[in-house]
Amino acid sequence: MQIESIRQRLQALGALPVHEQRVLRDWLQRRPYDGGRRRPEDFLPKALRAALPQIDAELGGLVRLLSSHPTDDGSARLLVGLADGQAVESVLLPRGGLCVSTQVGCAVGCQFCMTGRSGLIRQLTGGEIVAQVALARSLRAVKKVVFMGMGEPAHNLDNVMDAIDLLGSEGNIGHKNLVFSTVGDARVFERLPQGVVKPALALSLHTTKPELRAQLLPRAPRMSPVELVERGEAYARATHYPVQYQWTLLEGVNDGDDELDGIVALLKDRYAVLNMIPYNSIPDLAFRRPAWERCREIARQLHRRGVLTKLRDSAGQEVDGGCGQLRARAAQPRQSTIMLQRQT
Ligand SMILES: C[S@@+](CC[C@H](N)C(=O)[O-])C[C@H]1O[C@@H](n2cnc3c(N)ncnc32)[C@H](O)[C@@H]1O
Ligand code: SF4
Repeated sequence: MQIESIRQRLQALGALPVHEQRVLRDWLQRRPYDGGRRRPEDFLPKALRAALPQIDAELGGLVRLLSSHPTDDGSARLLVGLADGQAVESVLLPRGGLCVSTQVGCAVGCQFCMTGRSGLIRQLTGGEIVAQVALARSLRAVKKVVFMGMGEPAHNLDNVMDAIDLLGSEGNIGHKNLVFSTVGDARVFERLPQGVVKPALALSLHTTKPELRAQLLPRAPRMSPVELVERGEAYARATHYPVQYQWTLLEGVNDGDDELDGIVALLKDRYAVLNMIPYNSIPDLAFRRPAWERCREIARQLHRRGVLTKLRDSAGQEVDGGCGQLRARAAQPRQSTIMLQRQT
């Protein structure tokens, strides 16, 4: 269900903007419809009141929890079922964060990403994107939402922008606590600055070499790393919030000293943070994560050379860590008994 369709349904039942706000807030902030200072009978139009149980059931049916896989670091991977039988992943992150999916599958086909292997299966609706937040809030508080789960947000831009608008208003999430993660796309740089809610931006860079990037991210728009950083910098300056550059560390591919020199040339003195994320292994793929000591050395060197660098282990990686693996396993019933096996 699109967010606009939800609004139209409420309007058809006599809802004014203030009533719409109330219903959407109650849904996204997990408040009971009959709670709050103003009782529904004193406030909402009669037709809307009568339809509330049905609307509640429809919104509640957009997504459902299929399984939850907590890890030692305080995060949990959630396998989330959609009404048509498809499934996506959300991740509860430490400190009130939530990672949500925007597509089932992805067309970009990054060579190291499980989600990219299936191609695009379908777009998530705006309703399904925000419903992941409502579902997560039934489990614990959510103060930050990162669009870093399955899918490329730039390829589902209208629905993701609708979701961002709703989460940044009725969802009560600070604008800078909404993080739009993308491989980079001209449409993103045009649309994001126009939104009422301007999210923080994460750009998945992975290498400073245009030819290597074209190999690793075969169907990403052909924007060079230099152009990506120029456009990212302009957005960061306009929003007064640093861009996060994402770098999946692959041994022998993008962890060499030549890349470190390239990073310094590209990112030194930029309004940016570089997140280095060691690769999560995926069965059948030949990539390897560098030794942890090498990862630390990379982060230390970059820091010393003037690039604000954070070394991160992606949350929930103990359980079918690479995003999309949980879903892939669930789609293979014969293997489901090893769903909780730890990765090496
Ligand atoms: C799954 S993508 C979703 C958002 C968007 N499509 C993007 O690429 O930025 C989020 C991040 O996960 C990273 N990622 C994907 N597969 C990974 C893996 N096997 N190990 C570590 N990071 C991975 C990507 O590089 C990207 O920075
Ligand atoms: S890393 Fe992002 S863009 Fe690349 S295939 Fe995975 S989800 Fe798609």
